Amino acid sequence: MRFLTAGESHGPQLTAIIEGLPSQLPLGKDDIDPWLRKRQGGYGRGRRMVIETDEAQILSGVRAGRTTGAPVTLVIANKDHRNWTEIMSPEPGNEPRKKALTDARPGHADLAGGIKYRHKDLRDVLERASARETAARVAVGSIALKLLSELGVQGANHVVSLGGIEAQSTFDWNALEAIEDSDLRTADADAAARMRERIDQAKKDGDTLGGILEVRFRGLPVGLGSHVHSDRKLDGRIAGAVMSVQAMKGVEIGHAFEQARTPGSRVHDAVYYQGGTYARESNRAGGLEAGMTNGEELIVRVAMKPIATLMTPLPTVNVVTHEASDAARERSDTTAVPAAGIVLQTVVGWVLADAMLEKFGGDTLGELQERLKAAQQYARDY
Ligand SMILES: Cc1cc2nc3c(=O)[nH]c(=O)nc-3n(C[C@H](O)[C@H](O)[C@H](O)COP(=O)(O)O)c2cc1C
Ligand SMILES: C=C(O[C@@H]1CC(C(=O)O)=C[C@@H](OP(=O)(O)O)[C@H]1O)C(=O)O
Repeated sequence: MRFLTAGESHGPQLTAIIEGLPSQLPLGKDDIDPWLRKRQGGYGRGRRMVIETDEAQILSGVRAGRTTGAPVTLVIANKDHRNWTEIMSPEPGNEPRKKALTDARPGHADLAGGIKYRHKDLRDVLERASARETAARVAVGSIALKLLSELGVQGANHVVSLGGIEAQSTFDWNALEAIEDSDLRTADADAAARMRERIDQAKKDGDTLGGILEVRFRGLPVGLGSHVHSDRKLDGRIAGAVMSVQAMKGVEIGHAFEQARTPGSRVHDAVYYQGGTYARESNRAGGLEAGMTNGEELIVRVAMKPIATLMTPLPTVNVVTHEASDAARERSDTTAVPAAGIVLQTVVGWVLADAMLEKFGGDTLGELQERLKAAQQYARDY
């Protein structure tokens, strides 16, 4: 499967085209829109999220509630565009532009992108760098999650820490409802209260916060990905997808950074033969060995940096005058860590759905399901 997204943060819409989905997958707006809504949420988001009510329009590849096998086109409107029509117009004659941004924000795409693409109005960079684009990726990934659910795979995400405040680190699938209900995506209500205070304080100070997120998937078969070549290794593909999300700066499978300080005898998961099949008492590998799923739960942990746009700005340089200035203050989130969990779950879901199709093939959902079932039986009997 492959996909492309297009669209600027304040342009008329975001567009995504997905190619390679099997036919006969039950699919409708109801499978996509709840993910878009969840991505908009979370404590610490800015005013833009009050303006938008993201929903997907399905413009191709689906008829009567099922995929046909043809490319699927998705469109998400930017409601805020109505306030930006002149500034975002593709027509010439709009210079000097209103809302030109020339005080490059440290930590954002502004300076490197301005030099690379030779723009002095850094808006020409930030419009596409903006995490508004993640709405399109979430819409795409939500279809991957739908496919995975038809294959018996379930995903989850939660906030492990935010602004240095740790939530209870042991994840429990039974706590999913509490996580979904929480505006901080944690079942730890006490930590959530302290996180809220920390966010309120950061907002008052004109500061921003990052955090650590965890994504999990259970029900995966053995053998997605491969050990045989670098670009087929699933750990690398997951890390690539996750690191391509705006503001993600670190990734680990399981608790890799902690394990790097621990002897192997206390890290690797001993194998047993129990009840006619293979079993492990621990899953410290986080579900991946040698670039392949090993049948255990997949655990991916990701570090998100604090938001780059500060209301108490850092020193920078004006790219037109070259004079010292304060970094531009754009309307912005104080933190987007809870929202990012949704983005991360959907982008990892995409990689997993793609790997499923690669291993089991099939033009239709039914063929995919049959082949998966046969492989699972083989793994049990092996
Ligand atoms: C859901 C989400 C919301 C974000 N909101 C903002 C924001 O309001 N302001 C901002 O400066 N950065 C925000 N970011 C991060 C920037 O888009 C990102 O830092 C920037 O594009 C530079 O890319 P890099 O951090 O990956 O290097 C957000 C990221 C995510 C995932
Ligand atoms: C629009 C979204 O996030 C935006 C991501 C973002 C950035 O710099 O990444 C900056 C802000 O944009 P604006 O200035 O329009 O408020 C966020 O609101 C979104 O998540 O849908």
